[in-house]
Amino acid sequence: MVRCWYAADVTPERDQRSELQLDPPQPIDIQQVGELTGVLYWKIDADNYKSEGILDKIRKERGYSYEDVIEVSPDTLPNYEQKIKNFFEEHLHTDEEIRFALAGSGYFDVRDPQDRWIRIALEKGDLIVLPAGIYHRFTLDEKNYIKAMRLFVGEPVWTPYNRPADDMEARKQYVHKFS
Ligand SMILES: CSCCC(=O)C(=O)O
Ligand SMILES: [Fe+2]
Repeated sequence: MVRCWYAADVTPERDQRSELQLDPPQPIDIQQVGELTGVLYWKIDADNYKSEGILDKIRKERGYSYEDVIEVSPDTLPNYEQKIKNFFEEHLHTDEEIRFALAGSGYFDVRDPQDRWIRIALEKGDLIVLPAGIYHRFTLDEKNYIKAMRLFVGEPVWTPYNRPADDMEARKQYVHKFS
């Protein structure tokens, strides 16, 4: 199962790529994360997802018509350093952010209703959907590599709106559902 926990703050001694566990650690299951934040989660066979059928079913049910693959590593991602910085600035989108890990791993951090960070350790075979309007951020972990499928409804819009973006319609609608 995908591991999730409440995350400590980044400090000069504790890099964003470390686990950022609290002391004592405060784990939470993905199901509870979903209830608190609206994040959706599926486990998929990343080596056989075409024949397995789960991804196709999700795609049809949720209208995901677009897909591409992003490989986050210094050699494969143009403008790597800047993108790594941008991914980790707290932000929201006006649409869902859908990521399916094909290889490697990384951390998605999402805010809970009390504005605490929950860290979701995405690994090969994990598919998550972050709802429109949720404040979140992404970082690689210490292994420094992820390859992920990005899905979207229609033409993709990746624009991040950095916090504060509380007056945005997507944010207001999100807060109305989860607070
Ligand atoms: C796991 S995919 C890399 C991160 C990303 O695409 C994003 O944060 O938008
Ligand atoms: Fe994002």
